[in-house]
Amino acid sequence: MEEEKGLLIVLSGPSGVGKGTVRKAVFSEPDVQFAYSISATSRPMRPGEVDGVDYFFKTREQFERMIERDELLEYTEYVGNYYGTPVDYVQKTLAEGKDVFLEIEVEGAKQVRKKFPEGLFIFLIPPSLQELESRIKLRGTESIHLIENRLSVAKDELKMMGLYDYVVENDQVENAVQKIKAIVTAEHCRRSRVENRFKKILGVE
Ligand SMILES: Nc1nc2c(ncn2[C@@H]2O[C@H](COP(=O)(O)OP(=O)(O)O)[C@@H](O)[C@H]2O)c(=O)[nH]1
Ligand SMILES: Nc1ncnc2c1ncn2[C@@H]1O[C@H](COP(=O)(O)OP(=O)(O)O)[C@@H](O)[C@H]1O
Repeated sequence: MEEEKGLLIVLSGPSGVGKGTVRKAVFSEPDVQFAYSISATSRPMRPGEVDGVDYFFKTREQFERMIERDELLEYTEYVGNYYGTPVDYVQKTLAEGKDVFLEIEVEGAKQVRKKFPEGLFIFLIPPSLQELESRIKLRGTESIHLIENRLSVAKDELKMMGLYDYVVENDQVENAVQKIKAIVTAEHCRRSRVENRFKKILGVE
């Protein structure tokens, strides 16, 4: 019998849309059983962050060694720092039958789509461009010049929406969380129905 495999769930979307915020809210739900894939990054640790919990913090040299050794499912350079998904954890956890959740930017998600076309790709969108701009400003980490740059990058990123299986509007964090949970549940049902149908047709269990 074929081994049961978990679902690879990829949450992505433009910079500042609220990916990190929504992901944290998903994982604070008591009934959520997804395994979170902790990314590696070369960006400096922020106050309050913990190595091995928020990220695996690496030097640029260490990160480049991970790239050379093919230890990453995907990686990208974002605002001057590397970010990537360690492949071992993802493969091992999916093989155990658990769902794995990635929260990554759009370039990385594109790479994952090529390697894992059977993954579940969810794109988070803002209620409007004005709201996206105000969220980027609210974060307060960028200068005016950088904010304009971020916004124009975000507009390009929004065009990638068509590559995803589902689009979720992040109007209220709680709404986005409930929609994501409902999508995953529905996807599990759909996949097991399809699988059972073919097993019946082929006479295999
Ligand atoms: N491609 C890719 N992007 C990642 C990964 N981990 C985090 N990101 C994205 O990197 C961006 C920057 O993250 P971070 O430095 O934590 O800052 P934030 O902008 O405050 O969320 C966010 O868009 C994350 O979704 C990863 O493993 N791969
Ligand atoms: N639904 C929402 N309504 C209002 N503000 C939000 C919402 N989701 C996220 N934010 C705020 O928008 C800013 C960007 O969110 P963040 O999670 O850092 O985005 P991303 O990870 O996509 O770059 C943060 O200040 C966050 O508190």
